[in-house]
Amino acid sequence: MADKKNGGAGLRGQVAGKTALSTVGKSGSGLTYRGYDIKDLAKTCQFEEVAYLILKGELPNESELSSYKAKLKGLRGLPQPLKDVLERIPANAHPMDVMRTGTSMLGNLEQEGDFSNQEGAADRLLAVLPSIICYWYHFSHNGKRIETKTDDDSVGAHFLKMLHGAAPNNLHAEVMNVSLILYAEHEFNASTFTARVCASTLSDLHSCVTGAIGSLRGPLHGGANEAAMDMLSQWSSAAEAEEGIMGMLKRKDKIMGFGHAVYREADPRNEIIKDYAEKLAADVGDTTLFAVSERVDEVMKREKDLFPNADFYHASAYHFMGIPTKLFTPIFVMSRLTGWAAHVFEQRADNRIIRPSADYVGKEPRDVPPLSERS
Ligand SMILES: CC(=O)SCCNC(=O)CCNC(=O)[C@H](O)C(C)(C)COP(=O)(O)OP(=O)(O)OC[C@H]1O[C@@H](n2cnc3c(N)ncnc32)[C@H](O)[C@@H]1OP(=O)(O)O
Ligand SMILES: O=C([O-])CC(=O)C(=O)O
Repeated sequence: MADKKNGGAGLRGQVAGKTALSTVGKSGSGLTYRGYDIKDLAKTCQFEEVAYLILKGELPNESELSSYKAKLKGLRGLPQPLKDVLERIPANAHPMDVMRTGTSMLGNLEQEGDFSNQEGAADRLLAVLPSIICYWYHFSHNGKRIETKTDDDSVGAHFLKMLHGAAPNNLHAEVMNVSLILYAEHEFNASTFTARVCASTLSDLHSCVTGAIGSLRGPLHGGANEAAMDMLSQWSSAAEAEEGIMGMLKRKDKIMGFGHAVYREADPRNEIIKDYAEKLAADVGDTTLFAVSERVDEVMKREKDLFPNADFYHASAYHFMGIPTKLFTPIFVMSRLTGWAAHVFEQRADNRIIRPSADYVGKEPRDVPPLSERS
């Protein structure tokens, strides 16, 4: 009989298709994008190079990279009808719902049409998603209509500049760059699988991405970075955090930002973002949040032998850069768009509609009783 980890529930351990995009946990705890180790990509590349690699198949050379960056810069503007829609979404809406609605509205205004337009449609989404969230955020929270056609060099710096109204310092730009690389692609995770199922019906890219955003929103997936921050911010010391976690474990609560469906020993993205969270803590003079996070990490190892996933230290890293907690998961969207779109392209290139079967556990066949005879 299959064990729980690889049993039927959640399709765990079952192969549901092929991909040339990434490997997850192939060598214990590794992650590669098109054969390149995530650690090397995070150390040496700009996010735009990695986006190009994922979407177009190979790393760009210098001139390809500079044209790609120029292209993305030119695609940051929002059409007026999309601004009108964003202006009608209230401040208390969840920013992931704003991303979902923004993507869907863009699909009405700039239809993908023939699949030969797919790369252009993906580049447009990659360029415009940060604009969508920042335009809505400033309008709904401060009544301000911001300019989204900025000239910043990178997607990460563009986002931080629109959010804070000033260019980020070098450390913040570097952290955003690495964070976007770490979140870009991850094989058949729930949101990507959503996108592929949608693509398998030969639907359009905006529908695939809209559905994927909905799947990423949940706290068991991308929403965990936000949920981890909410949890961590209750505690004002490491000792308090330890007591809190012990209580949660006793109540059998899930601890957000820990565990993984595929990795068994560690999430390779964690050590990279943890180092940056520590640097940022020193930079802002934090004496609480990083220590609280580390204690939670220690207690989870000791009590459950569970490790932090990519989301856990992203919470403190983003917080130290002054990013509001509710914008954490939308940043994940800005990056994962690359993986989703590339999986849609892959699905389309070798498609069969995804339609699994179910074990029926309902009633045996029976007659329909007349309405008057039903109790
Ligand atoms: C970028 C990402 O999307 S990474 C994932 C982000 N999500 C989270 O951080 C949410 C918290 N984590 C979880 O809910 C889970 O670990 C998931 C959803 C990521 C993976 O779920 P599964 O594959 O079902 O987990 P897995 O089979 O490894 O669980 C083994 C045991 O550890 C427990 N466990 C797993 N994660 C946690 C956790 N975070 N807190 C407490 N217990 C946990 C499970 O309940 C299970 O216990 P049981 O055998 O007594 O039922
Ligand atoms: O692979 C998964 O199940 C979740 C994950 O880490 C990701 O999507 O980045």
